[in-house]
Amino acid sequence: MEPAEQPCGRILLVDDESAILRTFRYCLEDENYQVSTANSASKAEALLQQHVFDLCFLDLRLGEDSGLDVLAQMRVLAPWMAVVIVTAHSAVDTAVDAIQAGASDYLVKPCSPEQLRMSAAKQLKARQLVARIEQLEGQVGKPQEGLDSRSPAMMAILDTARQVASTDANILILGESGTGKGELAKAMHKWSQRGKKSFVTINCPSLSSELMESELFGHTKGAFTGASENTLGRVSQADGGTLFLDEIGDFPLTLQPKLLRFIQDKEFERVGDPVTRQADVRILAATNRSLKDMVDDGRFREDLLYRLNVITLTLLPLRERVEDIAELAERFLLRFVKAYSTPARGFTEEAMTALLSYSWPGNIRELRNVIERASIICTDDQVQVSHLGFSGPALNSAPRVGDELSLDELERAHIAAVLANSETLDQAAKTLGIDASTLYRKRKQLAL
Ligand SMILES: Nc1ncnc2c1ncn2[C@@H]1O[C@H](COP(=O)(O)OP(=O)(O)OP(=O)(O)O)[C@@H](O)[C@H]1O
Repeated sequence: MEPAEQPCGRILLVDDESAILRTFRYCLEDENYQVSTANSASKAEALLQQHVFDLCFLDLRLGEDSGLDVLAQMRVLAPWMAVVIVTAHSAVDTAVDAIQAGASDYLVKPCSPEQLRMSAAKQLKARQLVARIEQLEGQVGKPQEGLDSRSPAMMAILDTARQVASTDANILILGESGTGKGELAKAMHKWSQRGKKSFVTINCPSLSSELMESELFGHTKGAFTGASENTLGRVSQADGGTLFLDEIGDFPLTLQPKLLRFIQDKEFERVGDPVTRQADVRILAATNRSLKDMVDDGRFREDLLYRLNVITLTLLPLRERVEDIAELAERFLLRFVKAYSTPARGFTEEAMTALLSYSWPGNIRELRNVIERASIICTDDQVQVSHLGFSGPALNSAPRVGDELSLDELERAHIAAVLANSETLDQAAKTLGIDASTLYRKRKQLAL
């Protein structure tokens, strides 16, 4: 049996005439929208406190209450929600005032079911476009290639990932930096039944405990200095979809009980607001650290770890899936020569051997960076070894502490690996514990 089609928008109807509420509701539910109704301003307010809506149809004449006041209240309680005013022909002037006060559009009563459906579709489409733009902005520089592999071990991991994607189990994705944990999380969201809903990422290391709480759960205007308006929070944005907690090892210890409660009970409060809310969110988390060790050191809660890793998927480092290097390199080359309009079309045999024999401490991210650079500097149709930016012993195997190496060689290899793993020079300098100008000088000195 085909699964029932998921509703693609949550709509609030506010009108004091119950016959209108009923007709509008039937009409919109036929289109698979999730509809709630309120016949007074106070009921609408209560619903807005409890749920997240994408769109509201608001009658401006609401018994005692002024529709414009209700609209103003809605802008405060749910600034993300589109509001379409429903008005009598004689009151179109007030509808125009309402648009100036933040409503998105108006419908003149009596309106046909078709007009209502078209209006809902138009508003929700606009919201989807905004969400899509935000999603794409978050993905700038990220590839969209599918996930596949020729390595049997990696194929088995991807098979399990596909299988468990359709369950609602929380998944912990482990793997060295740059192995594609974020890419796998996105793919698992797409493979799941939530695939058409939002995929929301929260990057744990970038936020303090206070900011993380408001980023996750939202806050009300005035909840803290600088909170200039109500915000929805990532958990509500991900309602019905997936929340990806990247670098969960850096999730603030003090906030872990609140995350645990949300995972267990699906309940949370916005900062500055005692109302308990609910959101239906599937959690994926990733880390390159050992959470088990962190639990032993008291830096991560054991109960949270158990909740997060209902299923654990561990991605292989690139050096353990050498079968994939050639195809990934070719895909990256194709993408970057297109983007930079440069002539390279393939690799010389020597260059391909070099790619295959390198140990890739920065994994797929490093490979991507190396090929991007090569695609820019190669003025021929074949990428040569010299374009790869490798030199000397780094080609063979990654040096390890304790190997027969000079300090200079070890330093060079370490800096090269950190650079390959970092998005920016500043980030690399921070990891290395030196300032960016020193790193810049060392790169030149070491010909990196
Ligand atoms: N299968 C793949 N095909 C193409 N590009 C990929 C693939 N896997 C990863 N990448 C690219 O490699 C880079 C690193 O991937 P991603 O951020 O998912 O890794 P990660 O393991 O989450 O890294 P970190 O632990 O540092 O956050 C990104 O640019 C990503 O787009």
